[in-house]
Amino acid sequence: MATDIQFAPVEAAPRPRKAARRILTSREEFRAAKRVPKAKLLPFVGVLFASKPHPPSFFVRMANEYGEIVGFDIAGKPLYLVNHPDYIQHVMQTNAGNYRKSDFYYRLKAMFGDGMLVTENELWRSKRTLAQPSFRRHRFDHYCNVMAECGTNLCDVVEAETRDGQPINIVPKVMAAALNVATRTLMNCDLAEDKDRFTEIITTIMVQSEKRVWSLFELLHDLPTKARAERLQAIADFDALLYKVIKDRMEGRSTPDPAGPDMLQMLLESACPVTGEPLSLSRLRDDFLTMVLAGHETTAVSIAWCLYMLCRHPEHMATAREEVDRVLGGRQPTYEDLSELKFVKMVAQETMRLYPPFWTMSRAALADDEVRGYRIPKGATIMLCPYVMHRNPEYWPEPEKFDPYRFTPEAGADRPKHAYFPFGTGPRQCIANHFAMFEAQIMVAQMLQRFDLSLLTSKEVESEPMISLRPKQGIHFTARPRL
Ligand code: HEM
Repeated sequence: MATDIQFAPVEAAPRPRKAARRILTSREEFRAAKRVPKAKLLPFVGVLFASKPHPPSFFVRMANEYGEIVGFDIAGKPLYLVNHPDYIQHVMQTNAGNYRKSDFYYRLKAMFGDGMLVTENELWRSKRTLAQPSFRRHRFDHYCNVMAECGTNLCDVVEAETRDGQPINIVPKVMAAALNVATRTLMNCDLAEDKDRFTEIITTIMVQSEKRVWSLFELLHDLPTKARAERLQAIADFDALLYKVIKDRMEGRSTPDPAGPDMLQMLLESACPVTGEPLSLSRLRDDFLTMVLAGHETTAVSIAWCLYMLCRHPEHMATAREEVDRVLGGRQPTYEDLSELKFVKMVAQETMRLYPPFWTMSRAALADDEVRGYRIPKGATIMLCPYVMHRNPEYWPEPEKFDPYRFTPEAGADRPKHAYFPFGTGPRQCIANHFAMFEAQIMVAQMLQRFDLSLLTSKEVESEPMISLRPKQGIHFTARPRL
């Protein structure tokens, strides 16, 4: 039974009302703690220049050089990169009340508005409380069927476009499939007609969000440039599409999901726990924009990286395929099959270790704190970086080696839980961690069921740290239908 599924390294979604309280450090404790060692770089902007062209790799080098914590000066403010599971647990879970999302997230508000990802306190709690029922067990039979239907469409597209031996870049195809899963499960609507425009809009928003997040002078992005005009147009177009979906439902031109109320219906029937008023149109817009953006791109890149890693490792491809054939016997996967697709899940976990879609997260300290004997002053930004932690050789021997067997229960038994956190942890952990893992298992299984895949080139695909960790040049392969 799929209910037996244990996502060993990732904890169950937290109950919002158990959000962490702030644990205060005394003045004496703070003074007695050590200062964080500083990286030897130019002050103010040094880290921005030194981290080019690939910030994730730069931060791995820094962690290897300096150890469990290292400080940078970013525009005159302290930024600490941490590389020990205790910090992850402390900042994101045990003492999460002393940390808010860092200013990097607030920069996303220009695009995301007040979505769940970037809000705090009561507003965040009310959003999480209202959204949580959409990710409970009883919805998953239906969600998995939708995922499998979208996966079948994905395979049909791949088959049609590779018919004459033509290669295909799988990334935009999986993006479209994952977008369809998100809009169908959350809002019971199929954006097939607007798909291409939607994908274009999302790319513009993501590219510009990334530039804004990492920019030294954020306000430069609000100068009247061509990029700003494109961004505003993309947001306006996205809003128009979303408002249409919401209004159609409000005015009875579309129907709720017959398999049970979808998130749109649940939110339309809810009152805000803080004000007691029905949710406003702009609040619904922020919530759905966040869900769709946070939800589809991350999952899509994971699926694309999984297929890439399997193509590069024929021995693991053979094991995964044997499992898929044995468990599914040629039929579409369902929720009940997921607990049997164990190796496919281990492949997805190992892929998210090496290519965590949210390659970094960050928090700002609200008050002075002390962790593992180091001072964390009020206002400091802590960088919690799965890309770095997932390559810490203390927990992941031969870190660059792709080895799904790291995720057998025995292999993971002695590993600290917070050495692996692709979905974050604590009260702000991804609300859809199980949803995303199921989608990856289902679509990867379907692609293996239908095709023999071969990469077009043996050259390694580089990762590109956008908001999610995308494959820079795409992932191109040929797909021969299996007999
Ligand atoms: C492989 C796929 C995914 C990965 C790796 C991922 C990762 C994450 C991470 C790391 C966070 C926490 C960010 C932080 O603490 O700063 C997060 C939050 C969130 N994710 Fe996901 N996510 C994925 C898929 C999804 C999907 C499919 C949805 C929606 C359908 C979704 C919706 C959200 C939302 C709404 C939040 C904010 C939660 C909160 O602040 O309470 N994610 N995700």
